[in-house]
Amino acid sequence: MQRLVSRLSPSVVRLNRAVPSTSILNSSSLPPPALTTDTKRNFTWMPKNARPVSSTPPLPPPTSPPTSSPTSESEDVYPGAISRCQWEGAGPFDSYNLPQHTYLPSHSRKKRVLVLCTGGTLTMAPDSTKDGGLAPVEGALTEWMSNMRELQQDEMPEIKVHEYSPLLDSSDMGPCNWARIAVDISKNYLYFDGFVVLTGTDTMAYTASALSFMLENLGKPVIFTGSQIPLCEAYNDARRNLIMSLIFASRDTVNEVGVFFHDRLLRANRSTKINTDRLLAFDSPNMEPLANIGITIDENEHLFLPQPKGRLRVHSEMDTRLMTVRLVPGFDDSVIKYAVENPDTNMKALVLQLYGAGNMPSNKSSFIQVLEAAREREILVVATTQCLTGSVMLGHYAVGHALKEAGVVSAYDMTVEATCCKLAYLFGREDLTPYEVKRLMGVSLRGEMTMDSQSSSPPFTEKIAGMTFTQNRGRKV
Ligand SMILES: NC(=O)C[C@H](N)C(=O)O
Repeated sequence: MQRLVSRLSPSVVRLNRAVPSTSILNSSSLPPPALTTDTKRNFTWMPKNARPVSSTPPLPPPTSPPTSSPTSESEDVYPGAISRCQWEGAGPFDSYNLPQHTYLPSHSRKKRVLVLCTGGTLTMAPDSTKDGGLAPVEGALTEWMSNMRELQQDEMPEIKVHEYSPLLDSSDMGPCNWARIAVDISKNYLYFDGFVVLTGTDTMAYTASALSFMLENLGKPVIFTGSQIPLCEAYNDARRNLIMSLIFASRDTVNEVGVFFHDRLLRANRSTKINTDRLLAFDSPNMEPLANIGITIDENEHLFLPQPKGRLRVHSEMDTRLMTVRLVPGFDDSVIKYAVENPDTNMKALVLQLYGAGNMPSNKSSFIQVLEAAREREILVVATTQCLTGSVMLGHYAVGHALKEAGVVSAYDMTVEATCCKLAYLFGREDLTPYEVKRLMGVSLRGEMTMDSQSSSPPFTEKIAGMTFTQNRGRKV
């Protein structure tokens, strides 16, 4: 464990007001969605260790392939997405507005962090037209941040803020917004040392998990945060969540997508929202936090993902034709049968939230028949658990054995959020066959599952007085 003591001392921070210039497009006035070959391409960028470090001016952003990202609203379609993205992209923030010293060697320059703001409580204030309910206030974040003296400390990074328009409650976000964020990070990848994504807490674990899969070979920190109380309130959790996220987004050692909340940095695809009203709103039930914050910052460096060897690749497509079902004892499951057997649903995957270690009632042969029908239709059935902590162990109990027989795949100790986003990402990749998707569900791609949790029966050593002694060989993540 490494102790990092962060001193905060005064200086000046450049804040560029970046409220999007274009107005909100009304999706009903747009032409119907059409798949363009452009949106099917992935983008590659140099990894961090290959970025320019001399005073040589940075190369202008290449015109291809990154510009194969959607350039106008009419092209802004992501297959499998629930709705069309109304957002304008963020940049790229190219050389014309970069200060001269930006590409000096890293020891002689301030870190640069791009803040991508999607909305959420952090940006909200009571809206009198909605009975005082909280709603995002466009442009306010940029204003509030420019008045925060804490951000002007010497050791804080230079910050550029981009607010998407419209700002959203995170319940209104989905795969098209995730794709926009991923593409914007890739477009600005060379110009910033790290990224902070501000988003609402309700679906943050999904967005952050999705981004962890979309950004392959990520070599810089992408830190998600938000708050339970708006930044505009006198007492709030927004201020410190924002400050700490900016600090972690400036760390050279973080090469992954994280969620910073309250006093912990969590791996994004391990995080889940656990509380509606407490400030400790997120947890990472199956993995230690990447860092804990008290009066010092304690980093669990052994858990950090290593610097990637390849170039950043952005996979912005998500195939969302999947369904999650949480079992409830004795409930009618004919609706699942209908969804699986009806060819119109075109379902790709069925995520089951089972009891305990991956169990279902043994007296429900009709349900097993549904799973067999799913297999015939090449629908991948994935087993997760309703428990917050621990791993699925298919076949550990006799009642779960039938699932294994029916070709159900274990999600091991992945969160439901990570399981769904991983499936959508893998099915969104055109280079993978259904067999490869199935195989990769059992492989840790971005540290989303604990490798030791993959043995379907625990590593028993011996039993004494009815107690099982388990050999703990350390957990790989
Ligand atoms: N705390 C929050 O941010 C909740 C809000 N409803 C959102 O997810 O946008």
